[in-house]
Parts: sequence; C-alpha cells; structure tokens
Amino acid sequence: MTSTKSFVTDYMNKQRGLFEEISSYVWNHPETRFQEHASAAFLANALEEAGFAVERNVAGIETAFVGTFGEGAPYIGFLGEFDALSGLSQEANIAEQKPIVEGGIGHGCGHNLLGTGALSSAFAVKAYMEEHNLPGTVQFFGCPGEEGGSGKTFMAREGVFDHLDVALSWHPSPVNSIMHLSTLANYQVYFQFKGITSHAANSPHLGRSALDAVELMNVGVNYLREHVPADARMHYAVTNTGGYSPNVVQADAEVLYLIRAPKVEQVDEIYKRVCKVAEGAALMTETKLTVKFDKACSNYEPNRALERILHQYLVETGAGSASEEDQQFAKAIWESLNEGEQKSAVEVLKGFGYTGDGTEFEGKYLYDDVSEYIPSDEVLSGSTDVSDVSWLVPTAQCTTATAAIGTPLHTWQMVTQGITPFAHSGMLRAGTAMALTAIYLLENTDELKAIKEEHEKKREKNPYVCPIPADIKPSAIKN
Ligand SMILES: Nc1ccc(C(=O)N[C@@H](CCC(=O)O)C(=O)O)cc1
Repeated sequence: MTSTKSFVTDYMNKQRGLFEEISSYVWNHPETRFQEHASAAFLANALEEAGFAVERNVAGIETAFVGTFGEGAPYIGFLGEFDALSGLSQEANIAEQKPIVEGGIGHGCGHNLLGTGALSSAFAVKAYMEEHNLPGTVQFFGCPGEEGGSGKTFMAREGVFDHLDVALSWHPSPVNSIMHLSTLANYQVYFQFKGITSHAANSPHLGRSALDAVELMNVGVNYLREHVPADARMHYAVTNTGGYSPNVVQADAEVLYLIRAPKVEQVDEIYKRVCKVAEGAALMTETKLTVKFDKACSNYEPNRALERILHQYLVETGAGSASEEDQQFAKAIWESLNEGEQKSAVEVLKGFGYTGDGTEFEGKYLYDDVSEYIPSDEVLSGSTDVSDVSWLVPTAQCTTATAAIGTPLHTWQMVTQGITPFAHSGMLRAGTAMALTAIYLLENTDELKAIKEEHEKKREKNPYVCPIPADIKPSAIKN
C-alpha cells in the first residue's frame, strides 16, 4: 500500500463514525429541492467545525454553500448533493415497502451518501495537505436541488465553478465503476392556461376550459412524440387541474413538461415545437397561454484523462468486503424486485458505466469487483446537473456499490438501503478514490495539462452557454 493510500484509508477509518452520523442525519431529514435547510445546515456546520471557511447562500440560493481550505492554485472541487424525492418515504433496513410518513419524502437517489462521500474526500484532502504542507485549494460545493431543480446549473450561471481546475463527484449505485457515459440535456417548463369559469350544465357555452387546453396540449405532444429523435423524452405532470368541481368549467390549469434529448440544441428545437402545440391548444379552447421556464441542464461531457486517473484510484481502493448480514439483506432486496426489475439489472449497471456482461453476478447479490474502464459514446437515459459543471471544468465521476445488484434508483428499495454498513463502506470507498485522485493532482500538477487540453479542445468549438435564461430563479416544489 502506498503511504498516501494508507494515510487516506486510515483517515476514513478513524472518521467513519462522523461520516456515518452526517449521512444518517441527512437520510433522517429528507428534503426536496431547494428546501434542504436542515441537511445544508448540518453539512455546512460540519465543514466549519473541520476548519473550512464556509460561504452560505451561494448564487443567491439559500441552501447552496461552499467550504474552502487552502490558498491559490490548483483548485480542486468536490460536488456534493443532499436533496431527496417526494413520495418515497421508507423505513431503513427492511426488505418490504413501509413508509415512515405516508406519501412523505425519502432519499431514493442516495444523496445522503453522495453529499457525505464528497465531504469525506474534502476532509481527507485537507488533512493530507496540512500534514504535507501541500499548496493549493480544496473546496466542497454544497449543491442543492439536483432532482428536478438543476441547482448546479443555476450555480454555474452565476460563475461559482469558473475558477476550478478539476471537479470530482460520484453517485451511489449497485456497482463500482467510472460514470463515463454522457447524459440527456433537458428543459423543464410550466404551461399555464387561463380560461373563463361558468356553470358546466347551465351555461357551458360561456365557459372556456383551461383543463381542456391541458388535455389537448398533451394529446398534441403525444402525436409529436413520433416525430422527434428516438432518444428524446417528453414527460409531463399536471400540476393544476383547475379544482375539484366537475360542474364548474375550470378556468385555471397547468402542466409541467420535462423535455430531454442528447444535446441541448435538440432539446431547444423540441421545446419550440412543444410551445407551438401549446399555442394550438390555447387557440382551440380560446384560453390564454403563459409559458414559464422552470429550469434546464446540459448533457454531460466526460473528461477521459481525468476519468483514467480516477479509475486507477478506484481500482487501488478496491471493492471492499460485505458481511454475512449485508449479503442476506441484499438477497432479500433482490427477491423484493419484480421480474422486470430483475431482468433489467445489468442494463441499470451499464447506465453507471459497468462494462461487463453480468455473468460474474451468478449467485451474488452484491457487486464485489471494480468494473473495467472502457469509455464509450453511449448516452445514459437520465439527466444530471453535474453536466453543466462538466462544460466549464474538467469533471469526472465514479460510482460505488452501496446497494444490492438490481436496485433501481428512485425506489423504496434504494431508500431502505441508504444507511446500511455496506452503503457507508461504499460511500467511503468513493470518498477515498476521489481524495487520492485530488492528492495525486495536487502533487503532480503537470498532469493537469493533458486534462485541461482535452477540455479546452472541446470548448474552443463549442463554448458553454447556460441553458437557463438569466432572469429565471430556482423554484421549489410543493410537497
Ligand atoms: N447518475 C445519475 C444522476 C442523476 C440521475 C437522475 O435520475 N436524475 C434526474 C434529474 C432530473 C432533472 O434534471 O431534473 C432524472 O434524470 O430524472 C440518475 C443517475
């Protein structure tokens, strides 16, 4: 074992209790986008107690913060998330669906681990820098509202990441791998229709139905679906149906669209066509349309030179080992998955960058290896606001096994596995691999050259333009 590796692993082992406490606190205080007040405060206070200078209210967002240690270049940033999802409240450590709060919030994407794992890297790098008098700056970015909010894209718009030399992050999953796939860019937009109320039986001819407009818009978009690129996605949620009275013509209705495609330009083209469909619906129903842009994010741009280094340290960190109890729980989780979920297990792993064919999982419920790194141009059918950072700064992400093979994101199974010893071990392996990568770059600043060259070559032809218009502010959701 190299002395750097033993320094970082010893640090993680000594501080494991603290990191488990932070991750468990965030898990126990699930909060949706831009309302993560308890989680953000807990993480920011932990940074301060560890000796970081903390700036709160970053980019005008109450739950965004940055912790900084050191001075001058190079600047290494760790990206941490901590938001949860509505409708996913779930008790911990049981293999059956059981909400803590009926209809409540839960950590269905493992962001309690994500934020704490990135924090553990920042802490370990600071400790190493102090011990070895290493110059440079390490920063932890507290990034709120990843789920449906694109917090980082708003932060990117305000220039929060501009000075960084590299950014590192990770995501909990069932596999140990580099996340080398690109992701879908997206726009999220509200379409609001305003009509005229009337008695639905007595004077229906006087009413103009906003709800009809929403329905007609959705029908129109469902026809449009055939005429967009195959990998584009258009989802919607009706966020206002106009009330609970069928005998009143609904004068106000609203639908929220999430439009995705591999490139921002494609999303923009589809968006303009969706707007035409909405205008058509307003014309048909004689209602007034208001389009309210909510948020957007770009597609992810991987940096292969940085990924290669992160992979090397992920391999060096290893896959760890699971206890008999971890194995038993993972088996019970696998058995709770339906046939479709079990059949999709390998596909789910491939989305996280796993490059094998799944044969080595025979008879296993927990992944016990580190996937080979074979970068590909494939696109993951999902989005992340890490993408906007990746356009500005060379960025790499790893993933570590924190859950049973087959566990899909955004499910109660993901929530219930969020604070197990196995999940915390995975979190600290990601923390270790990212910390080792950062220390390597701080000690070998020449290596930054190739990483930056790769980044700049892409940006020369295609500079970053923030996909969120300048006047749009982050918006929370009602729970
Ligand atoms: N490594 C991952 C990062 C994010 C996600 C994810 O589920 N993201 C949300 C983000 C949605 C949004 O951008 O609003 C999604 O795709 O629906 C999945 C894997």
